[in-house]
Amino acid sequence: METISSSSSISAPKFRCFDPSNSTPPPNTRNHFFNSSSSSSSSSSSSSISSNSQIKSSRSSSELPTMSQPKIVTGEFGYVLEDVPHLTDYIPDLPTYPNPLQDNPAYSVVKQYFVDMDDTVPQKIVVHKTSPRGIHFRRAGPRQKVYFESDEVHACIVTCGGLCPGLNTVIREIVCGLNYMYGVNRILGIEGGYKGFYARNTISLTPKVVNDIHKRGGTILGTSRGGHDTSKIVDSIQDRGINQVYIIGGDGTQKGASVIYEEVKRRGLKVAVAGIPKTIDNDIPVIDRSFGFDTAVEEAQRAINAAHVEAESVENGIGLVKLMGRYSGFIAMYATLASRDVDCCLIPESPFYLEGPGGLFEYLEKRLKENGHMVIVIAEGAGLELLSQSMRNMDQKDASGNKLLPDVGLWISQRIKDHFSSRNKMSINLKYIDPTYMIRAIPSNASDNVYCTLLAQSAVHGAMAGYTGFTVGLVNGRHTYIPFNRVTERQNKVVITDRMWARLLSSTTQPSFVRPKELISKKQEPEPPTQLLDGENSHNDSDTQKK
Ligand SMILES: Nc1ncnc2c1ncn2[C@@H]1O[C@H](COP(=O)(O)OP(=O)(O)O)[C@@H](O)[C@H]1O
Ligand SMILES: O=P(O)(O)OC[C@H]1O[C@](O)(COP(=O)(O)O)[C@@H](O)[C@@H]1O
Ligand SMILES: [Mg+2]
Repeated sequence: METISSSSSISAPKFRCFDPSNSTPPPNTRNHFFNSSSSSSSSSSSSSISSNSQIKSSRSSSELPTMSQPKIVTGEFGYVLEDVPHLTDYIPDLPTYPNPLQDNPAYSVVKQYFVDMDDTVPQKIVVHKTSPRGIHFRRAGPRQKVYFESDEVHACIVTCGGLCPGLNTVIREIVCGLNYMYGVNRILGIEGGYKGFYARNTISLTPKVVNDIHKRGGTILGTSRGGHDTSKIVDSIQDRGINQVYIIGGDGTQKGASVIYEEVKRRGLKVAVAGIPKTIDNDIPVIDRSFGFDTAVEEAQRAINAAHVEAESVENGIGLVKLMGRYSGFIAMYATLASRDVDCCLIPESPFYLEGPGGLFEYLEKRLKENGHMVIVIAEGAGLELLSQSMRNMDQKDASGNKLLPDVGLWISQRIKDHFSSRNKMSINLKYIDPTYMIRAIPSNASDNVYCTLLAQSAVHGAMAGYTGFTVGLVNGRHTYIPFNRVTERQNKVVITDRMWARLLSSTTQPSFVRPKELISKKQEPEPPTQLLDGENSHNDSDTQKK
């Protein structure tokens, strides 16, 4: 491959991205931002906003907002910035203030306090020399100007959805970040998830209150599913005079945050809405990984080790471990790859079958004959299509609309036992371990703790700089601000045609469960294109769209 010389056709971009918290817009930037809410309502609200009084506008839920158009900025050589909204998009002439960080003694050693206004992060970093520059996200970090004075800020934090290691660390670091970096003193914890805005108590959060919480699992604020009434939530934000909302939660929560942002904007409120993505399943797209995932994979090792010890201690021992992962088998895949003791990993993305050549039972028999014991890891959402054939009432949902899954671990244990006992095939000794909630309820490990800190600080810097309607996230190792629509439009999934899944298959030696018929028709397909430009692990299958 040729090296790119200075005379190559790829050259440095000749445009600048408009960053409202750092400068005025450059003349040659094409900004395709369409504000769907009427400009008249925006401008009518701006005068009262700049005098720092929040407008009590219409609260009828029948007037709930329509979603804004994405804010896209294009540049040379196919450069695209998927930008995040800013308060000035709908409240012009907001006053700005110097960032108090520059007077912070801890930061005096830093050469460059602020993120360069042009800094953006590419979504895809493996490119050919002729590739377009592609999609970018705004780099997270402190800005020169902020849109809130320290004593003006009244922030709140809420945690929603299932538990995940690191929730308390994120809460702690938002509180400490706001207080230590920006001198903010008024921070409310909303208890019990979204419905806590209108149905539960709040607690006042200070660095002292949160000092030790990162050492505990769970969330000190409590959490819930369901109960997202956008109007009531925004009423509560307005009534309490809250102007920064930090929302920690998974895919469902980020959808909720997105509609809260739209309603806040429709009412013309100077309220920054920031999301921090939480999911132990790692099912949020675009970002490198979600916080708590690393901890979950590490903790899963203990269960897999136990299953291995149990299995190898008896004749024809089978250790079966169920791990979380409703629609995405990342925990199971990484825990398997890390362990090396696992003989078979079953995930939702890779359908399998039990009977016949190439099926699971045939493999189990072979493995037990070869080795005398084996370990199986199964993700909770694996084999759903098989389960639904043998179980009725698979349509139950939780309060948030997520499918309630039957226990696949129990089901498959029974099927394996039945198989080996039929016609006295082989006497086996199966031990089923379900560590799912134990893995979810622990505090985050060291690496997740650092990650949580950076996510929390990114969110704080973004809100202080006036950005809103964004989720923070690590993209190719850099912290970024990502528009809500990008993290809610699809789910992150294991791509079983990627090399990672092949690595797993070669480490476990399990069959791919592709039936011979399918193999033949696959072989006849033309060579697939390089994955260079489509390497996202995201799917948008209609059957995985739950709401
Ligand atoms: N499409 C949606 N619109 C608005 N709120 C939603 C949506 N989906 C989920 N929520 C709310 O987000 C919260 C958490 O959602 P849930 O799916 O339980 O967990 P997670 O955020 O971890 O995926 C719940 O309070 C739920 O009501
Ligand atoms: O029993 P609960 O709390 O409803 O949680 C079960 C679900 O929570 C998860 O751990 C995470 O899901 P969310 O990210 O949607 O909260 C899933 O893997 C699991 O199916
Ligand atoms: Mg979810």
